[in-house]
Amino acid sequence: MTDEVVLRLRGAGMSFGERTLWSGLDLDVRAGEFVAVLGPNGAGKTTLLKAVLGQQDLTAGTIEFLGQPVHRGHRKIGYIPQQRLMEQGTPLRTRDMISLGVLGHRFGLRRESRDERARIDALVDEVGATAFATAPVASLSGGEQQRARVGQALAAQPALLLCDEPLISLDLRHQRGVTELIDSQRRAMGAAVVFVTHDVNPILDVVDRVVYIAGGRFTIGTPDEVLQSSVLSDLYGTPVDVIRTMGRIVIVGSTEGSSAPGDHDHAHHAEADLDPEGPVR
Ligand SMILES: Nc1ncnc2c1ncn2[C@@H]1O[C@H](COP(=O)(O)OP(=O)(O)OP(=O)(O)O)[C@@H](O)[C@H]1O
Repeated sequence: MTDEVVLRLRGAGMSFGERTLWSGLDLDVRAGEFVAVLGPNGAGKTTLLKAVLGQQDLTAGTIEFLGQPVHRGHRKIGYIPQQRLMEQGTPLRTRDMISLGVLGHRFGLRRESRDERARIDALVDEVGATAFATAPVASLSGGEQQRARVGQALAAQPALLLCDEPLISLDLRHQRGVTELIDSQRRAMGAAVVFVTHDVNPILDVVDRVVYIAGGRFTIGTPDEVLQSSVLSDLYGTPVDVIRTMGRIVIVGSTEGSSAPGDHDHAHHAEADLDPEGPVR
């Protein structure tokens, strides 16, 4: 990590009508820093990424990327969107998807240079897509499509990498692989990473700081500072237990009928003991 501030939020706020997702958010993300954004469904994590991407205007405050106000379509901001499957029939092949990241608007206009070809091949390999490099992306499984998307986002060598639940639908081996890939990108290139996730466990070893958003409020600090029963109970305004077991962190509402954190639709995390916000009651 260096002292260079890649992303700077000052007094940032986002409200929809009466509802405030977050307000008064001050955050500097430095080159090479890995920041996880945690919180229950609907807390405003994706909206935070959209604000940084210039796709959603703040209702208060400012966001700067490399000292300039953010705007849409910045080439040096990489984005791995929340998973959505590509429509069947879309002919784009896996390797093309990654080439798009390397070549940008030059894609299809000229042949790849030798360096570019080597870089694209290396990325195809690194995301474990060699076996399906020439297959249409739309024909791949959800996890395979996700890996192609990660390759595309890394290809542009972004100064800031925004990841929205990039590990969803990946098996454990590929969760680890993608995490290592993102981690090595920030170490080698000094990319700043903002990583939205429901489960901090797969990235615990690489996270520098956590922004935990819940109920219109947030708290920021190292994982050890934030992921504590007292801190999260305070944030949620109701008792929450942070349990550390076998190297994993599990966050649970600790009282019968508690409104947090399992109250927020975590149906996909039915295995409560594997769920950082699972409804163990
Ligand atoms: N443009 C908009 N207009 C009105 N409400 C919006 C808009 N965008 C988002 N919201 C609302 O803001 C809330 C936060 O949405 P967001 O997608 O940021 O949550 P999240 O923390 O990413 O949740 P999840 O974990 O479920 O992905 C949601 O209730 C959503 O309906």
